Amino acid sequence: MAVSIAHLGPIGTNAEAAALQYASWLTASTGQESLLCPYPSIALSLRAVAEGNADVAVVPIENSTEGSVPATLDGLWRFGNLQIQWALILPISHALLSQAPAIDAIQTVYSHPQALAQCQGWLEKFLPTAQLIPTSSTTEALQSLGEDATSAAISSPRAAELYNLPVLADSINDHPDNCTRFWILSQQPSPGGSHTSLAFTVHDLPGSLVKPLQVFASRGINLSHIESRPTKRSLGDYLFFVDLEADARKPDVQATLAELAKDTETLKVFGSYDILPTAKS
Ligand SMILES: O=C(O)C(=O)C[C@]1(C(=O)O)C=C[C@@H](O)C=C1
Repeated sequence: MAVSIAHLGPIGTNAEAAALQYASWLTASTGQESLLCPYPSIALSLRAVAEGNADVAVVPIENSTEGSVPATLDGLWRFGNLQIQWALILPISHALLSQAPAIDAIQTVYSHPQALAQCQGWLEKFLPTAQLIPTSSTTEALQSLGEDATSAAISSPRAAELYNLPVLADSINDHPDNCTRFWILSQQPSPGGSHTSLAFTVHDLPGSLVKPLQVFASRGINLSHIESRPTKRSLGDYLFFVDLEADARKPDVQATLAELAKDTETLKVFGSYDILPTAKS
């Protein structure tokens, strides 16, 4: 049976591009066919897998310009039963799609908040008075862009082809090396690999964050990322997401995680995984 892959829709999103890369890798390496399933939000793609309605979710976790994607971090913590199978890094190129005759005719620009932020400098320079309207994905507004000659959307060149829309300006992202890291998640145990991701809360006491960090330092485990998110229990109460350059299948890493469990209030380990080789790498 085909593997169902949940991703942020509608068709043409960057998340769908990442899901397509994963699907072709899956077919090439295991012979498995897949079925792409677009969802209206990142949270709903995660929920689909957490509740068993899809096999796998492909979700953005971090962008090189804008940093972490909060919906992914929050969903991962909330559902608690999702494990990371792979990471996948995609270059992200944004274009301005519109039926407008020229850029100066545009009064409104639609896109996902992450994409608007990744093009902030370009928008300030070329469309300083345009109204910026956040949408649930880079392709949500494309269907209704139609013949409107005063609106535009920031989306990918691939989406321009899929929706048959003209590209008024391309490569409008402020940083040419703009890229996004995606995670491929499922309810299956993670396969193991060179990266481990986890999150924890600590008791509200002085120095309570030092102890967990000391556990990694004393065992020589390198942290590649740390991020805090509100627990949503009360103001000023945080949980901490940490990426380690280590494989939790190794006994010394297992011992570190056991020690960490003692120095934290709640600890969730999302698994160990490698970076999926993509078409260009
Ligand atoms: O809207 C899309 O196309 C998405 O896939 C979402 C998303 C994100 O949330 O980070 C993915 C990659 C880009 O960084 C911009 C938007």
